[in-house]
Amino acid sequence: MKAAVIRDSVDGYVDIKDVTLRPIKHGEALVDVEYCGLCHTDLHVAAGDFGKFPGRIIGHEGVGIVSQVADDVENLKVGDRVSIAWFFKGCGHCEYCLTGRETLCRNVQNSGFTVDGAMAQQVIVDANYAVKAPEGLDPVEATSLTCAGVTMYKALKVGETKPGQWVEVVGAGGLGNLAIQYAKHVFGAHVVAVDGNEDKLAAAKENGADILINRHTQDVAEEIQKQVGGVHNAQVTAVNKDAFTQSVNALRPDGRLVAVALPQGDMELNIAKTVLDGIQVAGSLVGTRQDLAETFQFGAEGLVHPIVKTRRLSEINDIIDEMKRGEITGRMVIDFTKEK
Ligand SMILES: NC(=O)c1ccc[n+]([C@@H]2O[C@H](COP(=O)([O-])OP(=O)(O)OC[C@H]3O[C@@H](n4cnc5c(N)ncnc54)[C@H](O)[C@@H]3O)[C@@H](O)[C@H]2O)c1
Ligand SMILES: [Zn+2]
Ligand SMILES: [Zn+2]
Repeated sequence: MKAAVIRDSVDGYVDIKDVTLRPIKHGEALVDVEYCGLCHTDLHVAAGDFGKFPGRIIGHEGVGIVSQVADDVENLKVGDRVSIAWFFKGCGHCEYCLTGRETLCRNVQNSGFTVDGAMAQQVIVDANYAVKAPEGLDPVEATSLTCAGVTMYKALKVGETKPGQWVEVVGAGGLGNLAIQYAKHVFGAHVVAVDGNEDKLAAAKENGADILINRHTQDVAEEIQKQVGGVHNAQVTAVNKDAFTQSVNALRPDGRLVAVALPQGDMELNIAKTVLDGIQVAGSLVGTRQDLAETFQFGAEGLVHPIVKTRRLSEINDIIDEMKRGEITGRMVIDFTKEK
């Protein structure tokens, strides 16, 4: 089968290679991938930002059809449509796995990072951890919900978003466009969208953002304080460490900064503002299987529609460059139904 694997030089790009998967073991299933989106995390992984894994198949926004199940698997059958998410599996018995925080498991496995992912014609999944895509959910749209969607749905929960509140979405890319839609259409919040690209801001408006701010022409925090008196929470999806520091200043008292993007380096935090305004800062990492099932259901009900465009596997390094240059509005999704 054809797969996108991290280069031996771990230089931020992938090679398209012919790969043979091992046979499935107990508890596993084989999935014929239909579509897989390219997330900015794949770029971090291919560049070795979190450790070097040459030869690993990338991809964690995968959707496909189960083609084989091990004898002991009862919850999946051939023909089921499932997703392949960043959270591949946890240990199942630690404090985090047992208390609804399974993505923090210290023995977690991650698709397209510590185990082979879904940017390939086929992928092996652990049947207990593969989340089914509901009827009525478009499989191309389901790819984006599998990482970008669930990450932002969960991050909005971490931000304790309530109806009528103001949410700042910093970075209106793959994650940001879904953050706006979940904030507005699921949580009932008002949204300020911030980006430096006018096309992305136009898409943000279509997705439901109430206020648009171009970071290149406006002082973001000052504008937000002036227009709405600060936001209740800021969802930082911009791959830029300065965006974290600046977002603290856009919060109102008792506001929450939710750190989602993964730029290298440290953020600065104004200590006096943090103390005097009772600011909280929290990191948020993807979502649990239950979070993903909820994320999918809102998609199936038509409340959210990710911006997706299908491309060929042979274009993947071009897409990586386009994403690095910040040119992609929404998500580029590799169509594996065309690779057969
Ligand atoms: N925490 C998690 O669980 C999780 C999950 C998925 C992705 N991520 C991370 O989130 C980040 C974003 O991923 P993505 O796929 O949405 O990337 P993306 O490239 O699609 O979007 C990033 C957006 O940020 C904008 N931007 C850049 N600098 C900015 C700034 N200073 N202010 C405002 N906007 C700015 C860009 O124009 C772009 O629209 C990546 O670092 C990725 O690894 C984290
Ligand atoms: Zn991702
Ligand atoms: Zn665990």
